[in-house]
Amino acid sequence: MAPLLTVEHLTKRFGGLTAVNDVSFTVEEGDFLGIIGPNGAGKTTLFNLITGFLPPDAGEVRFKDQPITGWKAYKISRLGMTRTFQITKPFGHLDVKENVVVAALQTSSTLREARERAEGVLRFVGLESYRDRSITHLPMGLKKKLELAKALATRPSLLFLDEVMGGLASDEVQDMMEVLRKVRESGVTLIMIEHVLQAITQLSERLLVLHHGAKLAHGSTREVIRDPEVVEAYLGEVDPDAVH
Ligand SMILES: Nc1ncnc2c1ncn2[C@@H]1O[C@H](COP(=O)(O)OP(=O)(O)OP(=O)(O)O)[C@@H](O)[C@H]1O
Repeated sequence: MAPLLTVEHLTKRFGGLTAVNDVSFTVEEGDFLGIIGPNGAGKTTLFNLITGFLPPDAGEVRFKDQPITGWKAYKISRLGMTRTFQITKPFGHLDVKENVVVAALQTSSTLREARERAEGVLRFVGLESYRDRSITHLPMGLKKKLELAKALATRPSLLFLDEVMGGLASDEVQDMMEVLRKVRESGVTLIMIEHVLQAITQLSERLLVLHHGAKLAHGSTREVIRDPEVVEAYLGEVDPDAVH
């Protein structure tokens, strides 16, 4: 069977800077892939290229055995690939539940279906008691959960997470990790950019390391975090026992 996602020779230049340089990898259904690398390594740009938020200069993306290179994000989302954003972008004038309903509407045929789905997702991520709250003063941990809830409301089969742990306190990181384990158990394939190494090494079985836009390493988490080039470029000291 073909992989769920195939990325081949993906490249993006911004003027003289090659932000993503000839990156290829595949993801099988059920995988949990972590993407790590120093600031500016090209991780978010790679997400943008795959999920339709930026067109690549070269390379191809196939999802569910269909070429989707250059497709718009909304069309890709309807096919079952969704992403979260590093900087959360909720609608400030809508409450928590309404934000999730709007996201669910992208892939629902009726408002009723979108509302029901939103209720289910809010329960799933543990936001049901905040459903009627204004999002303006939500703490960061809940904003990140809302971002996740919005993505889940589109019913993705492949979900891209861009630093969902960023800015969270350690108890919030634990909480988010539990939710992500549940997402995974529900059958969603996950690709996650994260600087919180303890979280990403515990959750992901495989890691892709980007450095200066290019693939520095790709393999099992255990192997990659021991790779001397990866340690040199990014990791420094990581406790090898604290991994998946
Ligand atoms: N729209 C843009 N125009 C010009 N340069 C850009 C643009 N987007 C990203 N870049 C540059 O491309 C490079 C890769 O950026 P990107 O945000 O993908 O890195 P990253 O690995 O996600 O970084 P971080 O870990 O800090 O989020 C950086 O040098 C960045 O300044």
